[in-house]
Amino acid sequence: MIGKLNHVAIAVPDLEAASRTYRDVLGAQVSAPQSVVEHGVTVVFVQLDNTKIELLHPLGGKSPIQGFLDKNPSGGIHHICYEVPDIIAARERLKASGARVLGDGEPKIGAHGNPVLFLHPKDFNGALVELEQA
Ligand SMILES: CC[C@H](C(=O)O)C(=O)SCCNC(=O)CCNC(=O)[C@H](O)C(C)(C)COP(=O)(O)OP(=O)(O)OC[C@H]1O[C@@H](n2cnc3c(N)ncnc32)[C@H](O)[C@@H]1OP(=O)(O)O
Ligand SMILES: [Co+2]
Repeated sequence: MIGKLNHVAIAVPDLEAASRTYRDVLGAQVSAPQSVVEHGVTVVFVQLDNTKIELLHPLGGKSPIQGFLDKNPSGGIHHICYEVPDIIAARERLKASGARVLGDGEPKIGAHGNPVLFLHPKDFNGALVELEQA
C-alpha cells in the first residue's frame, strides 16, 4: 500500500533561521515560505534528490503543530509522509485494521496539491504518519 517517502516534516520555531541553515549550511535548494491556511502552517520545501523536507511553522491561533512546538521548543521531526495510489482505499483498509484516521477522516488538499490524511502517532510507533495520494 505505501509507496515512496514523499517528505519528512520538521516543526521549527523560526522558519527563516531554519531556511538559512538548510540553504547556507547544508547547501540545499529551499523554497520561499508558503502559507497553507487550511492546515494551519507556513511551510518551506527543501528539495532533495530522492524526497523532500518540509520545514513547518504554526500559522494562526489553532495550528495543529503548536502543541508539538510547545513541548519541543527547539523544534523536531514532526511527521513522515508516504505516498499511496488511492487514499480512500488506504483509509478504508486502515480503519478496518483499527488505525485512527485523524480529523473528520476526509482527505484535505495538502501543500503539494494532492489529497492527504493523517494517522494517529500512537498507532504507528510514536510517529505521526501522513498519507498523500500521488
Ligand atoms: C501544508 C500541509 C502539509 C502537507 O504535507 O501537505 C502538512 O503536513 S500539514 C501538518 C500539520 N497538520 C497536522 O499535523 C495534522 C495532524 N496532526 C494532528 O491532528 C495533531 O497534531 C495530533 C492529533 C497528532 C496531536 O495533536 P495535539 O498535539 O494537540 O495532541 P496531544 O498533545 O494530546 O498529543 C497526543 C499524543 O500524541 C503525541 N504527539 C503529538 N504530536 C506528535 C507528533 N508530531 N509525533 C509524535 N507524537 C505526537 C503527543 O506527545 C501525545 O502523546 P502522549 O504520550 O499522550 O503525551
Ligand atoms: Co506533511
